[in-house]
Amino acid sequence: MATMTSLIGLINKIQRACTLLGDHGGQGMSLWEILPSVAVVGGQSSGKSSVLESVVGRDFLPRGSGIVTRRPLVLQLHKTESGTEYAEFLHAPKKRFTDFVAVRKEIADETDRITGKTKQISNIPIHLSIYSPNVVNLTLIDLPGLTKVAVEGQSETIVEDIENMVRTYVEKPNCIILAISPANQDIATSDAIKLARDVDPSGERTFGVLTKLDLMDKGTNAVDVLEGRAYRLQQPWVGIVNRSQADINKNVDMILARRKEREYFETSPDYGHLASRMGSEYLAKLLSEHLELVIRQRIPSIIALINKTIDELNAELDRIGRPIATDGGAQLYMILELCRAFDRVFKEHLDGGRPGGDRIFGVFDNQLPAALKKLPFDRYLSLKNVQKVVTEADGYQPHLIAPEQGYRRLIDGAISYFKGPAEASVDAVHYVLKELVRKSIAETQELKRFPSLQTDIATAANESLEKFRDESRKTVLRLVEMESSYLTADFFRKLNAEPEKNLNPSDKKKNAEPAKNPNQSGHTGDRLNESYLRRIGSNVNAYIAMVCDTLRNTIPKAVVYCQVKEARRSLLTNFYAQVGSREKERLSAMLDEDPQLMERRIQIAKRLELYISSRDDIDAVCWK
Ligand SMILES: Nc1nc2c(ncn2[C@@H]2O[C@H](COP(=O)(O)OP(=O)(O)OP(=O)(O)O)[C@@H](O)[C@H]2O)c(=O)[nH]1
Repeated sequence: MATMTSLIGLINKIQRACTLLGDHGGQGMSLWEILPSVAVVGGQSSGKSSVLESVVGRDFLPRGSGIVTRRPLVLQLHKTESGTEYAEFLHAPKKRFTDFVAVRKEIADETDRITGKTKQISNIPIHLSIYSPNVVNLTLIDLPGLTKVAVEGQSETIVEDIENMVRTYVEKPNCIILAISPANQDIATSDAIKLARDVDPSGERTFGVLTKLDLMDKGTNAVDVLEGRAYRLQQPWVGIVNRSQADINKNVDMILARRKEREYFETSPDYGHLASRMGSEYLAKLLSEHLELVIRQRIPSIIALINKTIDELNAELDRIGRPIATDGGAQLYMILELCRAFDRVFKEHLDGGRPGGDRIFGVFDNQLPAALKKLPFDRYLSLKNVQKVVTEADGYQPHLIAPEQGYRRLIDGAISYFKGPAEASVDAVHYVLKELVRKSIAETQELKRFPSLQTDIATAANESLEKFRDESRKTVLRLVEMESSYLTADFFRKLNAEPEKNLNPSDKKKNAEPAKNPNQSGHTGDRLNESYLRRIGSNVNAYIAMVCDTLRNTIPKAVVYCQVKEARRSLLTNFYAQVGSREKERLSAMLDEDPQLMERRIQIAKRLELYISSRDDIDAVCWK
């Protein structure tokens, strides 16, 4: 018996937890749906409230005309050894009601709180626990009475709405139906029996209760019904005699009413032989025992559902991420871990494994050579410009042997053209890296839930990339300037040794006439002759081509060294240093999540907690 008692207590506990989580059926296969329960159904004035109060041994249900019960009332009865009776509502857990008049008022008020005063109905249950030495352990759900017509002020659909709500309860295969019918009415027309027959045709989970036996016409009795001949159910019928309206008006108390009911059956000529199986006290015991039995049978399937749900919830938590730690150290650790996860993805992009790094090679292999090829050296080294630069370089005194200053100016001028493609390579690689940062953030699974941290990492990484870009730009410009600062003398020595080598055939023909050493002064009268200028232009051009080859090779080296290697090595180094010195509040802010996701996680965590503790409770009870 001890186990039995704890079984109902266990289900009560799980039911209360379900309501706290907002689980009261209608959402598919929930825990609530699978828990065994006893639902009280009956037509209006069939005596539902009277039966419930009689089972409890207390007046506590709201009375009045029309539809009084407008929300399901989950009534959990807990037998105590001794002491005063009291009631507690789940919606007001701190308050103990010892005055049952106040309980009645609270049920009415709480009904109105959800439904308004509009007499609407709601399927959100009110949970009431009653602790008393005069009850048996039992959970009953009181449902609105089935009606046939809507009264003044109620919506047209109320009749249908009530039936639908009652149906959602009694349809569950784990619901025990307490079908209340008045004896002074033909059983075939009973609303309760009609509904029960619909959802439980074999009658295996329906308990028939016949009220108002004392109000039957003289000379008639309900023995046919009570002995199961009029309407066959697999569970026994129970006859009840509640207080009449007159008794209620006279404030006949429940204990006295129970005694009178017992006397009625014991002394009744019609029902005397059934007396031990009649009355509200017997009904309470019968239901309690049956409920225990059903719970015991259902435990394996409840555990199976709980286990399945725990697995599903865990899988979902894994998907959306586990809850975040609250202490600063753990948060810092988490932030650094997330940064590292990002860094790993970023490196995969650079090193291969993920696409994108190859675009950097593309800059060096296509963009840079193409830009170098487009440099306007043809125009710069045109005869006219060569003449202009050389003449300007000579100043008031024309050069005597070779135009040394002119060469230097021409070469300097040409080299400065390389700055453009050098800087463009730096920028192109910068944009590739920036894009890789963006992609890597989007692809870092672990970061998905932290939009604030994503922004922080993007900002920090881009700041670093800017810095690398500045450094890289300085370096490549320096490479170009270095080419100007010291020319390769060897190149010109070789040129002097092989004077004709760099001339193209057409130049040779034109130059055939003067036949002097073309590197020597080409003054004819007061102007430089054409072949002499052409010669200078072509020499400079050859030198520039050599510089161009060098830079085509060295610019990529500088860019990779300053930007790519640096990004790979220390993209977030500054960020780590900043984060390390941040206050706890700022760390929490960095781990701000999408609020919807957070809400969802809280919901899952609560549900998980309920399911795990329910499983523990069931285990504890079953092993006792
Ligand atoms: N004499 C007698 N009167 C009863 C019996 N059962 C209920 N009544 C009376 O019938 C009336 C309706 O009873 P309730 O218990 O309020 O019936 P209900 O089904 O809860 O009614 P609603 O909540 O209005 O749907 C009350 O006046 C009760 O006193 C009974 O067994 N004998």
